[in-house]
Amino acid sequence: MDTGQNQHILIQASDLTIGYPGRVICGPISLEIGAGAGLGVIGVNGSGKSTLVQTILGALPSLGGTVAYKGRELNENSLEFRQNVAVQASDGAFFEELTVAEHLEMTARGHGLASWKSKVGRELEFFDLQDQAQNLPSELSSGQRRKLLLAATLIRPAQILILDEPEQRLDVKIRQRLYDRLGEYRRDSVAILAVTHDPMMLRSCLDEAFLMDSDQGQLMAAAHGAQWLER
Ligand SMILES: Nc1ncnc2c1ncn2[C@@H]1O[C@H](COP(=O)(O)OP(=O)(O)OP(=O)(O)O)[C@@H](O)[C@H]1O
Repeated sequence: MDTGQNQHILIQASDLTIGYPGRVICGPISLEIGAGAGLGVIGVNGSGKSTLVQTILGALPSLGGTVAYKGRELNENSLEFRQNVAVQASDGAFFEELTVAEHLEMTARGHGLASWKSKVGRELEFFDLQDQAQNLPSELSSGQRRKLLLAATLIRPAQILILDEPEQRLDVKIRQRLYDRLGEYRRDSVAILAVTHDPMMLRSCLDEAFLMDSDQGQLMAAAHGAQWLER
């Protein structure tokens, strides 16, 4: 899908070198994410997809280059960044004593959503978690835990969604429902940056893929990225 790429730039990575102390993974990488853009990050295991996203988010220090958010050096602790950039939490990022519904309530209220009760209900319904609403994370299946992480990411307002293999452990039906919803987000000018191994995601709701197969990576149409994943 294509919602137009001449958009207002939200995130701009310039000549970014990513890696860990004493170990360069790749770079220099340059890419932009505009309002309503849908960019998938693809590549083989260990190619640096998560490292790239974590570096863009400021969770890992870059080994070179810069990342700007709305034209200024990205500060992951700034209020504007935290209010507008929704990052899917990593597996295990749960409060073991809070129920499914309480996790969603906490996120919704933390972001000041006025009608948080109905929004919690909507996420429970969307992710088919109504019967687990009063369960603790330890009582969920791995797919249900993944749904809770995604529900907690989507319940809050955002200009950019950052997702790391959202397809993991989801059945095909919920994956397609999720991708349809992400397509709607993009039509509302919300940008999506997603690490994925799922060609269906690229075809359903993204328009470009960044392939991590060389130092600088390669930007390509989502359909080509999907073909690369299916090769
Ligand atoms: N904390 C770390 N310190 C040093 N090297 C690391 C660290 N974390 C990851 N790496 C290395 O960085 C490289 C890229 O890892 P990364 O997790 O970004 O890959 P990925 O493309 O997301 O992989 P996957 O598809 O398996 O999730 C790998 O070779 C990995 O071994």
